[in-house]
Amino acid sequence: MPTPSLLRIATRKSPLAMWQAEHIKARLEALYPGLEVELVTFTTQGDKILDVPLAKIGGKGLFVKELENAMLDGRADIAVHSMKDVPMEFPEGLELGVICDRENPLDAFVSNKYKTLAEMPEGAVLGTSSLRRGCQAKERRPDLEVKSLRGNVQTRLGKMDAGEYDAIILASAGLLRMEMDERIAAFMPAEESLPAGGQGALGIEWRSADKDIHALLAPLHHEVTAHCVLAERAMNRRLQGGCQVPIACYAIIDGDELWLRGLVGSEDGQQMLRTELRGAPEDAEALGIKAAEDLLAQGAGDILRAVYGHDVH
Ligand SMILES: NCc1[nH]cc(CCC(=O)O)c1CC(=O)O
Repeated sequence: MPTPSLLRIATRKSPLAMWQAEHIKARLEALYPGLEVELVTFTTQGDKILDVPLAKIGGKGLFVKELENAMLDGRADIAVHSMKDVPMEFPEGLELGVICDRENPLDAFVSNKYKTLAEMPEGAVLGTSSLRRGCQAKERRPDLEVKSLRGNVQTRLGKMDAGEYDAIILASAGLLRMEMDERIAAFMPAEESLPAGGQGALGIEWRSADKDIHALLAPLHHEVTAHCVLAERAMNRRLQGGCQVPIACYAIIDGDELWLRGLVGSEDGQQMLRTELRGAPEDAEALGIKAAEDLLAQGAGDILRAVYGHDVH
């Protein structure tokens, strides 16, 4: 295989992003002993704007644009993304076709005081800026105060430790990757907090013209994860959602079937629409679109219009 001798990974500077880039660097160096892999770091808009809930900033791909520009300008060769944060559409000249084996995709309940959401006393403060996590928590516990929480994982944990929140919800994957397992009071079952599309999976983006780089990355691709994430993203795309919307979707392979669950909820948790379906993993994309159509038929368009400020076509 024609192997480039140097590969530059564009990455954000947050500890989790750095861990993910280092992880891919280590895997590539283990596969190709002659290859040198370098990290090129960036601070993105999403890292800079910390005082506004993400849903209100509105721009999709807040965490990826700088990285994509660096690849297009030739300052870097690939970018490693949490699939949850990757927009549906890629700029001309870039593609994302390698999806790696998934870490635990579930949300984590994190607290120094309580073991589960159910244990929290009336009126306790739950931290999350995710409309998806917030609406599902409020559905079960309308009495809780859900308070906005931004910043990288360490910042969020620090705010909870300082007493600003009684509990917070984070992705298990981030905590597990950074060896902060002891922070996880409980993995939240999918029935309690259906994850975001792509949560726990890493994807790699590169310049479409760089066929050598695609060949180099191909061994990191994990087909089962790719089918699941494809179904989830197809549902999100049909609903025009990213991870900053009250939309959850989660697929697993159950036996030889792909089992996709989807949810759209109103911010206050009063109106929760759910769907689930099963089918062949090869039909992942069609299953995702079907799930979205089911939710739209139940009235998801009205909920999403209130969040987006425009219709879902
Ligand atoms: N939105 C930020 C973000 N993007 C990816 C992860 C976690 C790792 C992953 O899902 O792969 C997180 C942190 C969180 O939601 O707690």
